Amino acid sequence: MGAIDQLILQLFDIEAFKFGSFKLKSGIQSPIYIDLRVIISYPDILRSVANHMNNILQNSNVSFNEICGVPYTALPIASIICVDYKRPMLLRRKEAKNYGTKKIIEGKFRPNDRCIIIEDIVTTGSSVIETAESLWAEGLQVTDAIVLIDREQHGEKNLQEKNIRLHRVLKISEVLDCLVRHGKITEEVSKNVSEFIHGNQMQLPTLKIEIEDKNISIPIRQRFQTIIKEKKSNLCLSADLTSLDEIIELSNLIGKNICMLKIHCDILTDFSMDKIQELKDVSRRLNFLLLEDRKFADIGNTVALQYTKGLFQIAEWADLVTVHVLPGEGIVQALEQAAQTINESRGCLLIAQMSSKGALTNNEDYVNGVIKCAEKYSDFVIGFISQSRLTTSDKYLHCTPGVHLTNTGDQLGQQYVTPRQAIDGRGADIVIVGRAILDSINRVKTAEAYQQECYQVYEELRKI
Ligand SMILES: O=c1ccn([C@@H]2O[C@H](COP(=O)(O)O)[C@@H](O)[C@H]2O)c(=O)[nH]1
Repeated sequence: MGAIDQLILQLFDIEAFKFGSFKLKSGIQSPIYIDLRVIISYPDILRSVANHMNNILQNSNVSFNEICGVPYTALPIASIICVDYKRPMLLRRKEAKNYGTKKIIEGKFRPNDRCIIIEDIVTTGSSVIETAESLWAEGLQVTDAIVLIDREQHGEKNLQEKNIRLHRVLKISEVLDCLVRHGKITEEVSKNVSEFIHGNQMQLPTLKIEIEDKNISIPIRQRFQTIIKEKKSNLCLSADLTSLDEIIELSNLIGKNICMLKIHCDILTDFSMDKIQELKDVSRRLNFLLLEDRKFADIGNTVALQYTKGLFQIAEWADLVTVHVLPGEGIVQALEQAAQTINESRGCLLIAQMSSKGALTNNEDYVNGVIKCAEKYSDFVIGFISQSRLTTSDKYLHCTPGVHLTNTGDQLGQQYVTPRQAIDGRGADIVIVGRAILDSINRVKTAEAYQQECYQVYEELRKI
């Protein structure tokens, strides 16, 4: 008998599979109930389950730093795998603690570590997705989940939509097939369960990332600096396209090369919160920040509404926004306060100098006012949009638009410098590039070339 059949029969013998009529959590009546909690009472079976998952892991060639088990049944399995692989374990609490560290992810890790998820059974995949979202929010990379049983009720597709690959030891159809072959259940019972499974495919509504506790998020400044170093990229793509679908597609291709993606949401013809959530998911998976180049410029009260309400609900998805200090510091105060209602770390870039010809921002008094404002709100202001180095402090990232390797400007006042001139001559940390990449014949190759050029110059000068 094959090892898989043996495992299925062992699980049947310890009554992990029950056939009859069972009311599920959803209220639906099901002809099968799978209760894998029983395996903790059978050490040999627990060991065998972990071995099968180890095999799947080995064959999948997934590399990982940590393993996160989904409470409760998968925790003992994950513990065994951690010991076998000598890798640390993480654990996602069901509830964030409301005392002490208020952590939701327990265990030690570094931002950008790769983590796999271990789960006992997948129906819709929602537990795996919730776990992944908490891990993503901590800056971890999660792309794969290993499960013992897939109930084949759309879980694999739901996970795929979140860019998580499902690796399973057993499919429910294989379990039924084996139990029939070994005379444990009748053909009729198997058919009945199969029909139930096919008739109960459960597509998940697009889930919003919800993080229970603001304190768990890594501060945005730290996340940004980590991304730049780890990805060896100080390139921000300015995706000035009018289709969000196209931006999502492009960011899937170019996301690996950039530290930040900048958009203008008010030029999009197909904006929706579902789509922007999709873009946010790509940014989490490929590890870049999202900058909404909104260039806020009104009184504090209005700006707070523009930031959090309306069609775009910018604060929900943009890690960073751009802000003019023209109306006075109240604008930054208002945005910072509004950001505190969001369960993720947020920040802003103050527009100190512009790249366009004749910009009225570019005078000394104005720029000094901007720097003063940054100092006052330095928890929220993480840098500047600038054309020169404004302060010697490493606290602020200088982000420079108006960069092109071959053009010197456009017909409407935009002025370009090369990446080297931006970084060396003007002290840029982050280079913002738009049409030089967007209008090129091969956007991916061009983005790679800009990434290399920008980071090489940056490394040379700043000795990262
Ligand atoms: O001073 C500024 C501030 C912002 N921008 C924005 O950057 C991009 C540049 O696009 P290119 O295609 O590289 O010219 C664009 O979104 C501007 O709104 C800037 O150019 N200058």
